[in-house]
Amino acid sequence: MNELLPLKAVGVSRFYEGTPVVNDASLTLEPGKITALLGQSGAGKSTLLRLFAGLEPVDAGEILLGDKVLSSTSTHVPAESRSIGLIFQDFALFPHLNALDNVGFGLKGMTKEARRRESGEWLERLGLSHRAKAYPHQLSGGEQQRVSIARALAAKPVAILMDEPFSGLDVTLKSEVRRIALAAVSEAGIPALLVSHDAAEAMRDADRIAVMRKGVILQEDTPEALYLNPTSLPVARALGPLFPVARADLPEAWATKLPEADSYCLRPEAIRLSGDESGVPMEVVSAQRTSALMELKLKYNGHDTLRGIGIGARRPSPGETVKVTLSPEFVFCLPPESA
Ligand SMILES: Nc1ncnc2c1ncn2[C@@H]1O[C@H](COP(=O)(O)OP(=O)(O)OP(=O)(O)O)[C@@H](O)[C@H]1O
Repeated sequence: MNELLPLKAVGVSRFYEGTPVVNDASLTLEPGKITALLGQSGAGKSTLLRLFAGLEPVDAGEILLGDKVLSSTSTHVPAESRSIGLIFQDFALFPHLNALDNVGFGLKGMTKEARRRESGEWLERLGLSHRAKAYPHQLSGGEQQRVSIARALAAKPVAILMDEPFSGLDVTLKSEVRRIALAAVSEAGIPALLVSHDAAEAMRDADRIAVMRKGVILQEDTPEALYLNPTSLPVARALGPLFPVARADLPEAWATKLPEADSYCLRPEAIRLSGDESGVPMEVVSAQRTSALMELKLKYNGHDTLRGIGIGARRPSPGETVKVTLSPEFVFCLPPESA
């Protein structure tokens, strides 16, 4: 068993044609934790993953496993010598090998029988014992991805890096495949990176989230801490919807509960339909049901800038007056976004 060590990026940069695609990024992937790298398309997520993997050299900074330098401007341990498992969206299984032999492919120095037994155990862990004899083209996308995760983990990697591993899967299968696959990754106790552009998935799947934008890691923390305490507007936006409101457009009773500022950003759940007669009366502009929740557009003092949510069987009608309450913990006072 390999010693469990953190995989670290320390001040790494990567330039393409003089432009930094990863810019002075530092991120520690702790053993036993799944760290999601969250950001929009082009943020530099895959490039940072490739720097961790050694698929590309760094132009500045270092990649370390524990204290061992894997990449620097003067050192480059090749990808194939890093013992890092890589999982991409496209499964990349060997088409001529069945599921069992795909998993066994990376198991060296074992008898054939031991290799089969070990591969079989990994397939079982991923809930795929019954598909051991199937070839990749006979497996569903979710099954193929579980085989590729079993294959990566069976090789006892020092870390595993996953680039949007579930994004190609059917939505109905996705949550079950994710649950099984990520449980196996967590159980392996190694550092794990999960590249994602989907905040809800990152919050559900990861122990920690690093938000990346324009090559820079803006903030890294637990999903809960990032959602409730973002330090910048892009981070707050990356984690969930927000809408801006001027202090002047808020009821005085609410404004006095908030820190002094000209304007705020609110999560929709900051304003909620009250279950009783308490709260501030506001006019409903629109109420849209989205499964369990209703998304409300509200008018106060002639301005219809407010958004809110409601839970309940009855959907209020446009023009109706409802009572709403404010939860200040979902109101942020953040510096304006820099370009
Ligand atoms: N080999 C390359 N040569 C030049 N530019 C590149 C190269 N690879 C990536 N880029 C550019 O670097 C930027 C970051 O790309 P990267 O794939 O890391 O982003 P990403 O956050 O993973 O995006 P996505 O979610 O779309 O995969 C993009 O603008 C991309 O066009």
